[in-house]
This record gives sequence, structure tokens and C-alpha cells, in this order.
Amino acid sequence: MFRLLTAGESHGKSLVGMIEGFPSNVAIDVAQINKNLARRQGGYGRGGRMQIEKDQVEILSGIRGGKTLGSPISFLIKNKDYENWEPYMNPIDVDEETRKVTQPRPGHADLTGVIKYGFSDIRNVLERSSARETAVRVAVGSLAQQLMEVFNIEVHSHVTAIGGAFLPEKIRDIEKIKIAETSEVRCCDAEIEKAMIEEIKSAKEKGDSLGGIFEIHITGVPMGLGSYVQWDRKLDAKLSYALMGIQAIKGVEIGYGFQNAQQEGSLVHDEIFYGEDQGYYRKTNHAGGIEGGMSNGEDIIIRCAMKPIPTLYTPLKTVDIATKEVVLATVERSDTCAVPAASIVGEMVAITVIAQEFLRKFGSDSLEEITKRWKNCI
Ligand SMILES: Cc1cc2nc3c(=O)[nH]c(=O)nc-3n(C[C@H](O)[C@H](O)[C@H](O)COP(=O)(O)O)c2cc1C
Ligand SMILES: C=C(O[C@@H]1CC(C(=O)O)=C[C@@H](OP(=O)(O)O)[C@H]1O)C(=O)O
Repeated sequence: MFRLLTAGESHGKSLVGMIEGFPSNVAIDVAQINKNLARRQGGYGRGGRMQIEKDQVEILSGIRGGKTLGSPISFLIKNKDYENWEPYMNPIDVDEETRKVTQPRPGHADLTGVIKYGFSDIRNVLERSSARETAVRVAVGSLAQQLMEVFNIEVHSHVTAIGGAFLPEKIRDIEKIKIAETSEVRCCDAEIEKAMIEEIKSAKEKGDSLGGIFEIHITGVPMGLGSYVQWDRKLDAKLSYALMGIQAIKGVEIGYGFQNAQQEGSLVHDEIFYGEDQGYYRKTNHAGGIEGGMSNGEDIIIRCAMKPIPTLYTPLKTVDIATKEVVLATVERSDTCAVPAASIVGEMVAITVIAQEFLRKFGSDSLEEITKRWKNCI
């Protein structure tokens, strides 16, 4: 079981991550981390900031000669944009009155953040509440992903809805889902992809924004991660907690969660079969691979709903916190839609939870120890 902390302001010098409890002797490919960072920066609908940044991880500790040491892993991801923001973001010396932000954006952390922490400048809030922070969680997830790949556990995702454009069918063929990797909006259906892009174009023209839904599939997860014995050990609870922790995620569904609620049990529960070769198995997976708070050996399937981006180029009404006058909300440079980017964050956050629970079950000192215990169990 490992824990993680992230730090860093969006336009500060750097983002920082620290992981404690990651096992030793795991081979780490930095190129794979950077590939995931690049995937998170992509997707149709992103704003100008992504033209400035080219996220790359710099490992500071915990890895030697390409293998983990079991000691805390720390790393940074530089913010290239800091050069442009240094006068406003220098940790020691800034002119607090220049470019003060006082017009809170509905839907963002701005208003409650300044009141909660006692600020007169919304910049003090938006810098940390920004989803720039998710780059760190993607880097952490990339380490978890590399550990899980040793045990044939893989994570994939695809975007199933953007605004009013959505995939009408539920796709359960992982090879089809992988096609999303080549799509600008990470959708695996060419027609729906076109409709999604049109939705984003039209929102952008209007100065509006969009949300959507993405789906995560995790394959190869053995039976028994998580537990039914205590509420806070349930795998579905842990996954939803972590995924809800991603900025703008407002709904998490396991399997056919909401649709199951509208059907009779006989149509919902996945019948149990046994075969000499595969052991226990199911012919359906309405449960999304989790029963009783434990992985049941089927693919884990999770959907996440993302609300529309709060910053609007055609802004909504708000109240200026300095004058208390009704004004239009601040327009910070912004994405129009970041559902494709969020799907990468979702993948990496989900695989982090799976890795944590995997280590809880199979031990967490060295890769060799974990492998022995895993082999005894499968
Ligand atoms: C990948 C990603 C990119 C985002 N980009 C923006 C953006 O450009 N502008 C914005 O206002 N919000 C953006 N958001 C959403 C805000 O960060 C989020 O709505 C805000 O922090 C308030 O938190 P909440 O929505 O969880 O309540 C983004 C979220 C994600 C996951
Ligand atoms: C920087 C990232 O996303 C940012 C998330 C974000 C927000 O409010 O969440 C606002 C925007 O920041 P900026 O005003 O600097 O353009 C996005 O670009 C990123 O994903 O790396």
C-alpha cells in the first residue's frame, strides 16, 4: 500500500509529487510516464495553455538505474508558463495589487475558496484548485500502471459523451475501446466523434463550455481486491472516492449502476459459471467487476460524469468581492472541453487505487515477494 501527496500552483515554478510505500525492484520507464503526461495534455477542446506546456517528469529520488528502491519516490514537473507569471507567482516577492482577481467564476472554487482561506485575491485559490495538479496524479498513476503491467493488469478508457453527443451502445470489447487512442476526442466511433467535435466547436463559438462522460476499463484484476468487512475497505468506495477527487467529476458509476437500478434483479445479476481452465466466470458483467466491495475477477468498468468547464468566455453574472457590485465573472484563459484529458486522469487515478489494493493483498516490500504471493493466489 503506498500513499501520495501532490503540491504545486498552476503558474508556480513546478508541480511536485511524492509517493511513499512503493515496492522495490520495479523497472520504471520514464518515457511511459511522459507519454501519459502528453496524452493528458491532448484532446480537442483544450485551450492555449497546452501550447505552452510540454510536461516532462524529473525524478528526484526513490529510483536508481531505472528501478525503484522502496524509498520515497519524489519528482517534479516544471510549469513552463512560470516564466510568464514570475512577477505574480514568485514565492517571496509579488506585487499583490497587480492583476488581482476579484470576480469569482460560478462553478469554480473561487468564491468559497477566498472566504474559507481569508484572501482578497482569487488568484490565491485558482492557482491550486486548477486541474493543472492532475499532471502529478497522472505521473503517479504511470508508476502504478507499470507495476500493474507486471501482473497483466491493464487500464484503458474512452469518451462516451460530450455535451449532447453520445455513444448510444455500451461497448464492452476492449479491442474496440483501444481505437479511442487515435481519436481527437478519445471516442471509438468515427460518426459520434464527428458529432462530439461539432458540439465543442459550437460551444467555443458561443463562448460556452461542455462536460461529458468517460468510461474506464481495467482488465486482468484478480478476485479479492478490496473487502466487504469494513465500509472503508470496499473497492467500489475507494475507486469512487479517488475519481471524485478529480476536478469537475460529479458522478461515478460502477458497471451499469444507474441502469441496473431501473431493472429487475434477474436481468441485473451476473450468473456464475465454472470451467476447468478459467475457474469461476460470468457471461455478463452488469456489476462492472465488483461485488461486495471486492473485485470478482471480471473487468472493472467505471463511468465518470464531468461537469462543463466553469470558465466561460461569455461569462455568467457574479459579485465582485471588492465592491460587491454585480459584474461578469473573470475570464481566465481556459479549455472549452477537457473530457478527453480527464479520461486519462481517470485511468491513472483508477489504476493507482487498483495498485494500492493489490499491494495491500499481496505485500508491498519487493516485487519478488509480491510476485510469489500473487502466484500462490491465481
Ligand atoms: C483536465 C481538466 C482540465 C480543466 N480545465 C479547466 C479550464 O481550463 N478552466 C476551468 O475553469 N476549469 C477547468 N477544469 C475544471 C476545474 O478545475 C474545476 O471545475 C474546478 O477546480 C472546481 O472544482 P469542481 O468542479 O470539482 O467543483 C478542468 C478540469 C480537468 C479535469
Ligand atoms: C494547466 C492545465 O489546465 C488548466 C486547468 C484550469 C482549471 O481551472 O482547472 C484552467 C486552465 O489554466 P490556464 O488558465 O493556465 O490556461 C487550464 O489550462 C493543465 O491541465 O495542465
